[in-house]
Amino acid sequence: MILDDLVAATKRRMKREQSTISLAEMQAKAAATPTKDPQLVYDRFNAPGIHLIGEVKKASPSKGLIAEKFPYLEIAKDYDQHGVSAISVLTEPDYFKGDIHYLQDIAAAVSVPVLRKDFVVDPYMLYQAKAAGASIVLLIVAILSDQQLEDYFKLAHELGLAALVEAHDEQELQRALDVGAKLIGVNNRDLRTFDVSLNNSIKLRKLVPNNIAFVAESGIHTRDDVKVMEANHMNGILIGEALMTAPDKAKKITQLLGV
Ligand SMILES: O=P(O)(O)OC[C@@H](O)[C@@H](O)c1c[nH]c2ccccc12
Repeated sequence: MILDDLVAATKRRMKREQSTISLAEMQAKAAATPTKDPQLVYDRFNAPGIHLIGEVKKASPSKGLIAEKFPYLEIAKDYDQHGVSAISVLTEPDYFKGDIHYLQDIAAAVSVPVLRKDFVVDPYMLYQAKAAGASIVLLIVAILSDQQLEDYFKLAHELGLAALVEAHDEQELQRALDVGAKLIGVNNRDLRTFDVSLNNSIKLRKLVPNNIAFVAESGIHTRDDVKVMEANHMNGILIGEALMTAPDKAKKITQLLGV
């Protein structure tokens, strides 16, 4: 199963990375980076309207290579200047061709909060995220035990990082709610089968109180898709492929948001 492979690869990567920069060193780097207030991120998504998270993603296991040319910093600046509320940056190298340095460069250059999109299975990754200038980390319920979810959620907040807690089904959603998530993402793509259905986030939105911000993730391509998301009370939408493959990103954002 792809998720198991991703988790295994991430654990190996963390072993490698910690042999270059130790946990203690990474903690020191994180401590030397200004601490933000995660509540600002939560407030941003609770403000009226639908908030777009634009994703910077070169490749994915479901689509293969998405962007042959990958001027990641230009793409992020383009997003920043044309109305996104946050920018998601893939930092997973083996399957998504991501890099933590992309995030570091982008966070230094844009005004909106930046999300570390990776398969967090080690607290080291949270210190790394903070040290790189991230404001938000993704926590995927499916790959964490209850204890890990609780620990990483707490640690994220201690570091000034907001957590986007990702669920895919009702059971995972309950675990996200139980940990106290304030920003919940529901992936329309099943990471086990790659099947995409916008109905997944629509169905699960109904189970989450309106004061908890809810982001529909994946498979959103058109203005009509966005209208459906708006009608179903999403606070946010996370869009990767449709933006990455659009030659004119500013125009695509404008079209998607209908502004
Ligand atoms: O490119 P799309 O279909 O617009 O999807 C973006 C984003 O939702 C997707 O990249 C994603 C959602 N959750 C994830 C978890 C890990 C890796 C990737 C993802």
